[in-house]
Amino acid sequence: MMKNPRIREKEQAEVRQAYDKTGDVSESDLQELAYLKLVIKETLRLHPPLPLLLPGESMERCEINVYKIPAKTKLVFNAWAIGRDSNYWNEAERFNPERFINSFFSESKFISSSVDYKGTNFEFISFGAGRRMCLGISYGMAVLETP
Ligand code: HEM
Repeated sequence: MMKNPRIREKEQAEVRQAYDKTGDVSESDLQELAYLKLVIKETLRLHPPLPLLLPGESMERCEINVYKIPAKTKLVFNAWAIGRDSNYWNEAERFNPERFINSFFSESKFISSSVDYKGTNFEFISFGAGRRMCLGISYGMAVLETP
């Protein structure tokens, strides 16, 4: 955010607009912070707190593209590199929260993009994917969203 004054100021304005009315920070006003959700998503894409997730082990022999992976192989998933893969992300290295704006909604409405971190978009796996993905995703997001 320090490197992106435009984004910082936009976010500050949103937070002030939501909370200046009462002066209190309350959970119920969180839904008004639509831009904050985009900023958090973009931060998780470029800077996943667990960049290599947790190591896994293949249960049985499998093939992924040209790779033949024997059973019981230790596997490391590079979520950091996947989140910056230019095959899946336009201007992958640029911090650009607006990339997640769903084109069906205007920016002032509640925003939700079809690309999310919930484990079904494999280009965005900051919380992992599959049956061992993060259990604390809802709690973690609530903590991040609370200013
Ligand atoms: C922004 C916050 C968080 C991030 C980015 C995050 C990320 C992750 C990642 C990447 C994994 C490994 C998933 C995989 O290897 O596929 C994981 C696992 C896990 N996380 Fe989180 N986590 C966060 C917050 C939390 C919180 C707040 C809790 C608990 C309250 C939590 C509990 C767990 C547990 C129990 C697992 C292991 C799940 C399993 O192995 O079955 N996480 N998390």
